[in-house]
Amino acid sequence: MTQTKQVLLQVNHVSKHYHDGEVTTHVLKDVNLEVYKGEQLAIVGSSGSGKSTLLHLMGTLDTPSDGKVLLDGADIYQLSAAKQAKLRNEDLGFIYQFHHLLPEFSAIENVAMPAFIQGKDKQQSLQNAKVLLERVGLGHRLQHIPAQLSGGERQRVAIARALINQPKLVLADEPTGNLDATSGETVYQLIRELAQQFGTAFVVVTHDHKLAAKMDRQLTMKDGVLQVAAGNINE
Ligand SMILES: Nc1ncnc2c1ncn2[C@@H]1O[C@H](COP(=O)(O)OP(=O)(O)OP(=O)(O)O)[C@@H](O)[C@H]1O
Repeated sequence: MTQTKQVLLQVNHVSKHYHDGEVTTHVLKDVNLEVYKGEQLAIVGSSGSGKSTLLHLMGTLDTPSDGKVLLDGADIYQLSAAKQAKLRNEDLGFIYQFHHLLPEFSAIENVAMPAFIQGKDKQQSLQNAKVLLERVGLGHRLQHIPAQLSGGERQRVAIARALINQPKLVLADEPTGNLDATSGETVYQLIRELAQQFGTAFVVVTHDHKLAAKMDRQLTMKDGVLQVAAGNINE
């Protein structure tokens, strides 16, 4: 990145462990990370290394055993449950491998749902959802429910939904996990274009090394320790 980097999210000395009787499992070990506004960051690493746990901790979906996570300088784990819910709805977007779309609602309603929850005008929200779905190439599938969509189409609905409230940060867990190479490339193009258009930062956990290599930065998780990978293109 050529412009001055502005820190959006800070992970400060975060550890996560589980106790089960006499056994303690150390899943994250003193992780430190800064995510910059508008950047695309990939986190790679072998299965069980702690990637998803870190992603959850960045999004208030878990609680650190030690350390802090700051969004715009505010400790997200010091917020009340209601304020955390507001933050998840307004400042964060989530994309999961299995989408978590609401099965009984149409594509356009699924995308508009976070805006409805925020109390935004219904017609305006549906209009915004329509524009986003057109943007991801699904203008012809607005009224289809998830069961009437392909896996890649559902993934694109989930991406549109993650962006409806113009979040500061999108947290994506294996966004190309179930997609073929072409659909995976489409997902990447969307992340790139939408990051540029909305200034959204993306943190993407992935086993897809082709996707990871295209991001601004790539970090590797190994046994709960976050390492800087070789070949970062913009540092
Ligand atoms: N409740 C728990 N108790 C004990 N260990 C746990 C618990 N939850 C998760 N773990 C362990 O934490 C480790 C990290 O899990 P995580 O899902 O973060 O890995 P990951 O790097 O995302 O893996 P994958 O690529 O397979 O999704 C795993 O070894 C898992 O067994």
